[in-house]
Amino acid sequence: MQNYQDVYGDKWQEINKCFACGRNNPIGLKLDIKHKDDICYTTFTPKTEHSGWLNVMHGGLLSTIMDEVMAHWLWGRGIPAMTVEMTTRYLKPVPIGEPIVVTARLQLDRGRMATLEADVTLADGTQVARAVAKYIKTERGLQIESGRSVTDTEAEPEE
Ligand SMILES: CCCCCCCC(=O)SCCNC(=O)CCNC(=O)[C@H](O)C(C)(C)COP(=O)(O)OP(=O)(O)OC[C@H]1O[C@@H](n2cnc3c(N)ncnc32)[C@H](O)[C@@H]1OP(=O)(O)O
Repeated sequence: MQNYQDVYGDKWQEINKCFACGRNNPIGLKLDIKHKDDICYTTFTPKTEHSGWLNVMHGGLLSTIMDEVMAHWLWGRGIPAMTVEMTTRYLKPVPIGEPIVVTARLQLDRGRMATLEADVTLADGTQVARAVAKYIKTERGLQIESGRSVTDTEAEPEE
């Protein structure tokens, strides 16, 4: 199974400035996302700087992590894709300082569109959030050559 690291090699961590998973983003979350069987998952412990309400993790950050883990499900299987739609349900507040597990799995793979689902649980198994998101597969993915992200909607320059 080829993934983005296979494609980009040693340059991957150098160019990966992703807020969620980039090792080289000084203000990023530096998520370590793992693949196991048909799921993809990560763990994260929110600190005070990740707050929304007092002592509660910011919901937008929770969505960011779910989006990232779902996207990695595809990228890790050699399918470059971008998020086009996401619906999140916040079921219970996530307390600051409590570790969470974020898990993603494939719901539907049809043509250019893949639908994934994610859920977030506390250490005791309580589900605190879930999301469903749609991803469009990009033909070229992200280009390393230009040092910036481009999608396959941008036309190739004329010869
Ligand atoms: C290494 C891991 C990286 C992780 C990254 C984390 C995830 C991210 O943050 S990605 C960044 C956020 N997302 C973006 O920036 C995406 C912005 N959007 C885009 O660039 C474009 O919409 C793009 C490239 C995805 C698709 O554009 P384009 O190729 O023109 O497709 P488009 O014609 O709009 O849509 C293709 C088809 O999908 C359909 N479609 C598009 N969106 C939806 C939707 N939300 N629901 C249903 N259908 C949709 C369209 O109707 C169209 O259908 P048809 O072909 O039948 O007409």
